[in-house]
Amino acid sequence: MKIYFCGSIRGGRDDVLVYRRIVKKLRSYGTVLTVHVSSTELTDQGEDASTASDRFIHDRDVAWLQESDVVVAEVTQPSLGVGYELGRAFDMKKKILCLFRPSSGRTLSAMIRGADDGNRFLVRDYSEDKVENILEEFFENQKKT
Ligand SMILES: O=c1[nH]c(=O)n([C@H]2C[C@H](O)[C@@H](COP(=O)(O)O)O2)cc1CO
Repeated sequence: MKIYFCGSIRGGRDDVLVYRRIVKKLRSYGTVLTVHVSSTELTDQGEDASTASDRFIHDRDVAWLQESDVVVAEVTQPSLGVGYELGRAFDMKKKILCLFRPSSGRTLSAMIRGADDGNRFLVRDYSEDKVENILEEFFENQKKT
């Protein structure tokens, strides 16, 4: 299974340790195409502009989205890129799981929470200590569909 993980980069890297935890678990289900999103070396400047132009990043990521079977997004830290990826993935009819931590004190965008259709696009509130359980439940259900 190919998994596309979305997390904030230029939107801010405050949650990178949560991304690491999620990606570690995701790797037990398949190939994570976007492991770099969870790298503690990656700053809010994004990937090195000298090796990867914005167009390169965009086109590569859209191709990876196309290739993916499942999209998992940590959406607590607002990110334009993650919002864009989710919109594109929705149009591509991908299976999508969005993960939000209410303990952040933020309120998730209506354009994400309101997109939950109980089927292809799911939004789950979680606390960090339960994130593996939420992922287990999601991937168990994938086997049934
Ligand atoms: O350097 C990058 N590499 C990259 O893969 N992305 C993709 C993957 C992330 O899920 C998403 C983050 O978007 P943003 O940078 O707007 O927070 O965009 C985004 C950037 C920088 O915008």
